[in-house]
Amino acid sequence: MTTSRLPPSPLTWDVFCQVIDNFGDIGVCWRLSADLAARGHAVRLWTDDASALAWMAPQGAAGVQVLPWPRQPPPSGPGDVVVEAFGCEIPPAFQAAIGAATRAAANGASRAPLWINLEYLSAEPYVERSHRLASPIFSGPAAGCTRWFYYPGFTAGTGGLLREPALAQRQAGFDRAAWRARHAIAPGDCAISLFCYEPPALPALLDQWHSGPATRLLVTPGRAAAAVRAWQAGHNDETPQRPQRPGHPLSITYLEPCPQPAFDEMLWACDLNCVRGEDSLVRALWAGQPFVWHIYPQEDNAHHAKLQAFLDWLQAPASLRAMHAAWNGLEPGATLPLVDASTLQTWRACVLAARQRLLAQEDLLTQLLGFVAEKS
Ligand SMILES: Cc1cn([C@H]2C[C@H](O)[C@@H](COP(=O)(O)OP(=O)(O)O[C@H]3O[C@@H](C)[C@H](O)[C@@H](O)[C@H]3O)O2)c(=O)[nH]c1=O
Repeated sequence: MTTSRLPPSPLTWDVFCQVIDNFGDIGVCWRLSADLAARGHAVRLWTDDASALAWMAPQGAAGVQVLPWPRQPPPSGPGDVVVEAFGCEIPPAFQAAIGAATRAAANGASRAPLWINLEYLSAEPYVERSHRLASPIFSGPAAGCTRWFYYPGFTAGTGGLLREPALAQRQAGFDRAAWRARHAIAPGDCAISLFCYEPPALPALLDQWHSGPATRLLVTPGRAAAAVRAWQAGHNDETPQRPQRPGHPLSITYLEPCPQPAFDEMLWACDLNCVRGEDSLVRALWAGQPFVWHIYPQEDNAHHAKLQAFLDWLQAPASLRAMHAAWNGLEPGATLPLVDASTLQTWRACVLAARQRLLAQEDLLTQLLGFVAEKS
C-alpha cells in the first residue's frame, strides 16, 4: 500500500452532479460528499436533481450542504477543490469565478481552486493512461485554468474505488443471521437481491428459480420490480401471486427504496446480489458475496468491451462469464448456467479474491486527497 501526503484539513469542496438518469450519479456523489465530510471537510453538493436523496440519504450528513444547481457562485467564491462529476459542465458564471480565483492566486496571495473531472468507472486500459492527465482550458470563462482527469478504477494505476474508512468496522459488526431472520428468510433458503434494468435473461432465471430449491428474491423498486411483475403476469397458467405462496420454491418480496447504508446491508446479507450501473457494483465487491452485474447499456454497445474488461480483471470463471453474457444479452440466445449452490461457491471464491486485491489498494478518496495535496 502506498502512502499519500494529505492536504491540510478542512478544505472546502464544491461537488457538481447532474443527474442523467437512474441513481448512480447522485449515489456516487453523495457517497463521495459524505466521506469527505466524515474526514473533516466542508462540502457543497450542487445538483440539478436531489430528489433521490430523500430516500437514499434521508439522514443527511453533517458537513454536506445539498444545494440546487447554481446560476452564480456563492459570495465566498469557489472552494479549494471543485469536482465535476461524470463530465458534467459546471455553470459558466462558476467557471468564470474559478478563472478569477486562479488569476488572483497567481500573485501568491491565495490558493487557486483545484478543478477535478471525476470520471465514470471502467476496467478498460484507457483508464490507467488517462488518470491524472491535465486538460488546459484555452477559451471561455475559465481560459487559463486546468482541469485534471481523475479516473476511478480497479488497479494500482487508477484512482481506486470509494471505500469509506468506517466500512470495515460496519461490516465486522453486522449480524447477518439477525438481518435474515428480520426479513423472514428461512435458514437454508437462498436469498437473492435484484437491482437491475431489464436483463434479457431475467425470465429464464426466474423460471430456473421457480422450479429450483427454496429461493427468496428481494426485488428493488422501479425497473427491477416492473421486470419481475411482467414475468409474473406472463405466467398465464398460474395466478400472478402464485410464486409468493408459502412453501413455493420461489418467494418474491417487493422492497421500498431504502437509504444507502441499508442497501449495503442487504448486499452483505444475500447469497447472490444482482447489481447494476456503477455504485452498486462497487458495493457488491465490498460485500464479498457472489454477484451478477447488469452493466449500464450504451447505444453503440461500448458496454460490451467495458464488461469484458471487468470480467478479465475479476478473473471470472467460465460460469460467471456465461452468466454475464446471458444476463446482459451479449450473445443472442446465450445459455444461462445453472445457478446452484456449487456455482455460487465458485463465484464467491472469485469475488473474495478480487476484494482482497482491492483492499490492498488505497480507496479513491484517500488517493484523491493525496492528489490534491500534490497539486496544491
Ligand atoms: C434500489 C436502491 C438503490 N440505492 C442506491 C445505491 C446506489 O448508490 C444507487 C444506484 O446507483 P448505481 O448502482 O450506479 O445504478 P444506476 O443504474 O441507478 O445508476 C447508473 O446511472 C447511470 C446514469 C450511469 O451512467 C451508470 O453508470 C450508473 O451509475 O442507488 C439505495 O441507496 N437504495 C435503494 O433502495
